[in-house]
Amino acid sequence: MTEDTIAAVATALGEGSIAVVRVSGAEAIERIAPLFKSKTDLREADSHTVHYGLIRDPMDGSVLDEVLVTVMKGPRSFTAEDVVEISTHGGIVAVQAVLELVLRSGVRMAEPGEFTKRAFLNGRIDLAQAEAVIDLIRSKSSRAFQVARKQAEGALSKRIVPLRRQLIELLAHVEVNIDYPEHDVVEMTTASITDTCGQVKTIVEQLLITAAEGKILREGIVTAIVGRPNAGKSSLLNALAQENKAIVTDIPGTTRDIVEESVSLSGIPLRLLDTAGIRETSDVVERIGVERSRGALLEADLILLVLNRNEELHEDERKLLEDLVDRPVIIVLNKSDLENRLDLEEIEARYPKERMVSISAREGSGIDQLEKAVSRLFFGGSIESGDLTYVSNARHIALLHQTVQSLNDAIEAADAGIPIDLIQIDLARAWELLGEIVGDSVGESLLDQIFSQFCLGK
Ligand SMILES: Nc1nc2c(c(=O)[nH]1)N(C=O)[C@@H](CNc1ccc(C(=O)N[C@@H](CCC(=O)O)C(=O)O)cc1)CN2
Ligand SMILES: Nc1nc2c(ncn2[C@@H]2O[C@H](COP(=O)(O)OP(=O)(O)OP(=O)(O)O)[C@@H](O)[C@H]2O)c(=O)[nH]1
Ligand SMILES: [Mg+2]
Repeated sequence: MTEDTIAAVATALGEGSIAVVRVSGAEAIERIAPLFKSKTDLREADSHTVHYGLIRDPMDGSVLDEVLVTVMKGPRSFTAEDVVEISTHGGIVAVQAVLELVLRSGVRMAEPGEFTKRAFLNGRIDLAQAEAVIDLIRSKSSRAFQVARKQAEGALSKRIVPLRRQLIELLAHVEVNIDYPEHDVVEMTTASITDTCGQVKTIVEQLLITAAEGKILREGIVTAIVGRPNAGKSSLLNALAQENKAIVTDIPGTTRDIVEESVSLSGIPLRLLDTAGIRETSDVVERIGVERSRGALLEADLILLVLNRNEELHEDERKLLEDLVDRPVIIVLNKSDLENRLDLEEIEARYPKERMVSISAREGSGIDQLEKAVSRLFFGGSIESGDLTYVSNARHIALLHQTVQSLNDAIEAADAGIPIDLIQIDLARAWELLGEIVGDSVGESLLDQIFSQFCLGK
């Protein structure tokens, strides 16, 4: 147990109806009790009870606020330590005054993420669960929230722990064989190395398959809207965002800088980038805009290539269709409310029909078809179904890739007849790498780095 007692404002700073000062640590109750004037003495309160009263400065007797105080006793609390929460009036004045008084009573200001870090250090949750708490707060769609909730409950850890157990059992076996080498037993051990490593690898690889979707759910699909000037890119952004975010005019070259907007398309979060229309231009500003469009194209997970159905295919568009053929592109045939002058044959020769969608950005028609095309491309069309265990954290993904590498090294070494005491190193490494996901064998500096990403008071 960490010995000192910490405090921070747990709610968002700003105008609100209630704000909360959270205090955690062995001295939480005894430090707050003298500040709280109430019918019950906090020192005698039962765990998980709420008490009405006043926060009063014991130095001069002045009343800071009328509050509700909650007591939760460790180890059955969020941090697994004694926790006292003071609910003050909203806004920043009352809560800051109460926090200052608490800090003057021998309680230390918490660092960002320190409450969750204590929950981890005190063994209530593991590191993957603690990291999921950040994801919960940051999630941008209900689906991302559900995935983070599942991980906060320990879904990923449940997959990792049995794999580590398998590896440690194998390691124990290898250890015995190193100490008591008998030829046929060593041979059997080599066979079980390939066997177990193969099994563990299969599961790790299955987890890695979920990584692409997991990343999307967490961060959103980076979606570049590209096309010729006046094709209707900004109109499409506005239609998807359901607000007039980007400027739309009939002047080609209206959009110059990239306009960004996050939207949720049937549960899939998209980070839309509206870009300058791509064309040859002598205008200096527009040219920089076109460069940025090309940059956005490179980093995009999804490209919406907007074509004007009302015009024949332009040379610049033909070039784009050619360049983008191996990328995740959806061809958006816009202005379907106008006369159709675009010959689709040339496009259909390169792109399958399910990658083409007719819309009218101005009238808002065809957007549902576009949604379907996106979910087909990214989730095989079934984002709502399936299990919610995704590996979405970059740190976890990197560790799983390294684990596969170590397992491959072990398998190759075993196949090549390399002595088992050397293979043991790869096995131990795989075991350690998986351990880093759940927070076994992680250093102080990594923990600091992870928890410093949290908000203050979490
Ligand atoms: N006021 C308040 N609301 C909050 C939080 C909080 O810390 N304070 N939370 C902060 O994120 C979330 C809830 N998370 C929590 C997680 C565990 C425990 C807890 O006391 N766990 C005990 C079980 C207690 C029991 O079973 O009665 C335990 O695990 O031992 C409390 C809150 C969301 N809402
Ligand atoms: N009839 C019709 N007009 C549209 C449609 N979508 C866009 N427009 C019109 O086309 C013109 C250009 O639209 P924008 O959305 O500004 O086009 P853009 O691709 O962003 O153009 P740049 O920013 O110049 O590259 C505007 O006058 C829009 O009102 C549509 O579906 N139907
Ligand atoms: Mg535009």
